[in-house]
Amino acid sequence: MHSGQTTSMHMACDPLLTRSDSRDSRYVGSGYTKAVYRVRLPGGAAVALKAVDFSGHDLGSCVREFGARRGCYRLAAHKLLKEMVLLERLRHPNVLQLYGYCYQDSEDIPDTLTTITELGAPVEMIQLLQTSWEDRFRICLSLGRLLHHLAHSPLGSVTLLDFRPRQFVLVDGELKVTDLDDARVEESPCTSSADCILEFPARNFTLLCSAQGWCEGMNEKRNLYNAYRFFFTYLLPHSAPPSLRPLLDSIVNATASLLSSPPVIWAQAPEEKSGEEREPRQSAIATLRSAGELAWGVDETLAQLEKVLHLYRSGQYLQNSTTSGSAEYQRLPDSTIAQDDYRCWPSYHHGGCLLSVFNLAEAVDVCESHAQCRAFVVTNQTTWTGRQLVFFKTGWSQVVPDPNKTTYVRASS
Ligand SMILES: Nc1ncnc2c1ncn2[C@@H]1O[C@H](COP(=O)(O)OP(=O)(O)OP(=O)(O)O)[C@@H](O)[C@H]1O
Repeated sequence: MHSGQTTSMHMACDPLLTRSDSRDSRYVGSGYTKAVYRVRLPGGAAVALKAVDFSGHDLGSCVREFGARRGCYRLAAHKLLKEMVLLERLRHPNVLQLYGYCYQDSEDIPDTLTTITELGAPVEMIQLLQTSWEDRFRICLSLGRLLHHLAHSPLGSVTLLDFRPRQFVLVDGELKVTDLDDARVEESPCTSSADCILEFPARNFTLLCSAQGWCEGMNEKRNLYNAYRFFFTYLLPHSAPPSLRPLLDSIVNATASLLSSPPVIWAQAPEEKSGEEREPRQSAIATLRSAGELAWGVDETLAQLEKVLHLYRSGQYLQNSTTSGSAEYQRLPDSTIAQDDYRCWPSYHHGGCLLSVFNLAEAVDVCESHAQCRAFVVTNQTTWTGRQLVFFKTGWSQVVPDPNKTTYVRASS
């Protein structure tokens, strides 16, 4: 790949890489300023190419106003350049990885910039609402880790002024920030706390003005409240393991407000979502008006999210909740059940009921809690936390050999 690392000066783009009409180039998305293409490299790996969108809003409105195409390009490219520098300086598992950049002449403009990054998938809130709690928790944990990194970055505390789901992408289930052109490092200057008001559509917060004349923790708290209103409130509590609910509720409450009726907010979320970027609906906003304070900072929020991960991963959340023993299951090693599928929610498989469990006892508990369940098949596949994926079945009419699976059939009722 003819690309530069951000430390080098000036590399020409490989035409095979950046030709938008090339067979392997596909438009992925665009915003006001930039357009993103997916390109498959000769070795098979896919990357994202980001450049100023020549038919985009930013360039178009500037050219209409000033008629200076090259100058307007430079203005827009400044955002891409800023983003590239921040991607490089803020390197972290939850910041999209920058692979390089290159320049090429485009239309009548010389040396237009293209950045080359990891490829992600847009954050689709409707889809996320339909996935397992485990996967939704992963996104919230990713976000917690990202905000912790931004609050303690080498550049100082970084805030994302434009914080909406579309500024993030998913890479193998991890949330990563991609749009950094609206990131800001400086805290707001102040003479009194009256200058330190964090304004949101649903509520405002007043922060302290430090002796040095900066609003204390404003960048961090802005990120945190946005994380709460766009992600945590929708993704964290719903269908979580019951024993983790109090801890999850305390995270949601402390990062922003007390939700008096989370299921109502949940029910409203799908309609919300086609515009993830839109503000929550008015009725949800009304509920949020009773908000508490931003009690926790990013450090405490992340510590609590990591605690949830520990309780979940270690199986401690299962304590006192097992009912196994009420039914006997016969073990059939190296076998699977060919049919007898039923649907459940939220399944990892569309046609059947595929769920993750911590251990055999939890698989038995799940089967006992589903009226249709008469058997289950433990696979050798695991989720990101290391839990095993298990197919739950209505019966065992056709048991077939499979060296990677173990079947359990209900022997008593
Ligand atoms: N690496 C990537 N992989 C996949 N999709 C991406 C990637 N980077 C960005 N996108 C998609 O492309 C869209 C536009 O990118 P980006 O947000 O950087 O442009 P923008 O012009 O700054 O947008 P905005 O107007 O929201 O500020 C994003 O909403 C995102 O869905």
